[in-house]
Amino acid sequence: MAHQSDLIAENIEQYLKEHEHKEILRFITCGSVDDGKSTLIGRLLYDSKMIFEDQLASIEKDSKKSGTTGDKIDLALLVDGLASEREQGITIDVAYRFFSTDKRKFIIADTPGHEQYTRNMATGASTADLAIILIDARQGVLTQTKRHSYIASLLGIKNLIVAINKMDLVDFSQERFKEIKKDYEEIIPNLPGNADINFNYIPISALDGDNIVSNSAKCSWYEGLPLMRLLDSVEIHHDENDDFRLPVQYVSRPHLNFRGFSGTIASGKISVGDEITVLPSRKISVVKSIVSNDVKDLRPIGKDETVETIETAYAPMATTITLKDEIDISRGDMIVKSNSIPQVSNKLNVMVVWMDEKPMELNNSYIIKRATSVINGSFKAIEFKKDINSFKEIFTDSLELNDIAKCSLSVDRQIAVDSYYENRHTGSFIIIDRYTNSTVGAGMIVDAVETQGKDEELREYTKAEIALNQYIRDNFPEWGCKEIL
Ligand SMILES: Nc1nc2c(ncn2[C@@H]2O[C@H](COP(=O)(O)OP(=O)(O)OP(=O)(O)O)[C@@H](O)[C@H]2O)c(=O)[nH]1
Repeated sequence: MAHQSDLIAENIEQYLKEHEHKEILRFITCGSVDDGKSTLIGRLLYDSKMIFEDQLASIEKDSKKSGTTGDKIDLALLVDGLASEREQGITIDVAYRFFSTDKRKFIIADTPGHEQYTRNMATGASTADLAIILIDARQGVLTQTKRHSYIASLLGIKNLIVAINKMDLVDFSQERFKEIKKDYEEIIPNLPGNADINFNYIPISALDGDNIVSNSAKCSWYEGLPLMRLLDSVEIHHDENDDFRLPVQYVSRPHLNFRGFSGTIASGKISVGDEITVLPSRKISVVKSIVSNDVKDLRPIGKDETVETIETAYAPMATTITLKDEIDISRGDMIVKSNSIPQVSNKLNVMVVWMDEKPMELNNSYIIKRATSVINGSFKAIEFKKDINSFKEIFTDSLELNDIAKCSLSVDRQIAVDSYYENRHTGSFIIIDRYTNSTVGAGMIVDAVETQGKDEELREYTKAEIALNQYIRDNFPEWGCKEIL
């Protein structure tokens, strides 16, 4: 790879150390067909010198052969490798690409494919800090621009860079730039949560590299930062949620003297001695220890000296905690701190992005996977479906591929509920078809409808079922069987 820093040759250890501590910014690029998405990604990789020299030589040769970019290198060839993989039948929904500058490391979620664009984009955007919305300067704001901007803002992306590309084809006209910016500003009031979004507009030529690394002389009227410096400096809105949430992934019982609850901390921090509440049962206890090593490695007759403990654990650590009291906890439960208990409900208002050819049907039973909970659920009503081109709310009773709608969802057991806008990890879920086992949709929790204690829709268990449940819990605690009432 071309040298990106002299330090690599001079002092590799120092370089690695600096690199390790750089902040990471994740972003997606969105654009209609031919807006220049691949060229822009290629340009960012090229200008940040993240291209192997033999790769460069090969695309220089191919550029001359294909001749689509005159004597310039066709940087789109760098990322179009994906297309051939797709032709071979390898499904790649989202490819992640990396580059770095002196300040930050970047991960680009490259979301190819047009028919399934919403699906791919939703997948890439759900972890993104920023979206680059590409607009072809000749075409201006298109319906796709609105769709992409809507999805990006719906998914809670707080930084949108509107990159007006191919400025070389409109003579770097300030008038044209202003016109497109004005058209774009007109759609902003329709974007969810727009008051919290930071918008930046930048005129670029991905092909020639204008306003990418440095300000272009051809565009002296532009006073903002070039793209690379904007990416380096925009504020990253970290998940600022301090509420402790530990979705329990499994109950760890390596031997009789140890019972811990393992999972990846979704948000907040926890310390030994903190009072916790388990949801949905609302049982209370106190953290006895936090284990940092892999508890599966504990010796069979182990005692606590084999366990490495720490005082405090933070998101996004994978951890195991033990509690002072013997309480019933199983996979899918949520451990929270008693001073920040979320709502518990089995009825939720949600936004859904439907991703399947087969339409979503009301009252059909789907598998809902949220954090570590896997539960049955059905949609009871569609409040509205959003027409992303006109931003109008449409009334309907089924959802088609790529539809985005607000729905009410009932699940067959109570869960701890955080809104997606408060907690991206615990507030999002996927919808799985129980027969094909494929993911048919993604959802974001808007809010919960409180169902006071016992779930109205929970079925009544027979005495035999309760006895069987008791027997399993008494004799096979390692199965983590849930108590039924
Ligand atoms: N003149 C000019 N042409 C550009 C610019 N950026 C991209 N192009 C050209 O526009 C065409 C489409 O670019 P791509 O990068 O393949 O566009 P894309 O958005 O990735 O297209 P899809 O892969 O079909 O989604 C190519 O011929 C590029 O060379 C630019 O800034 N100026």
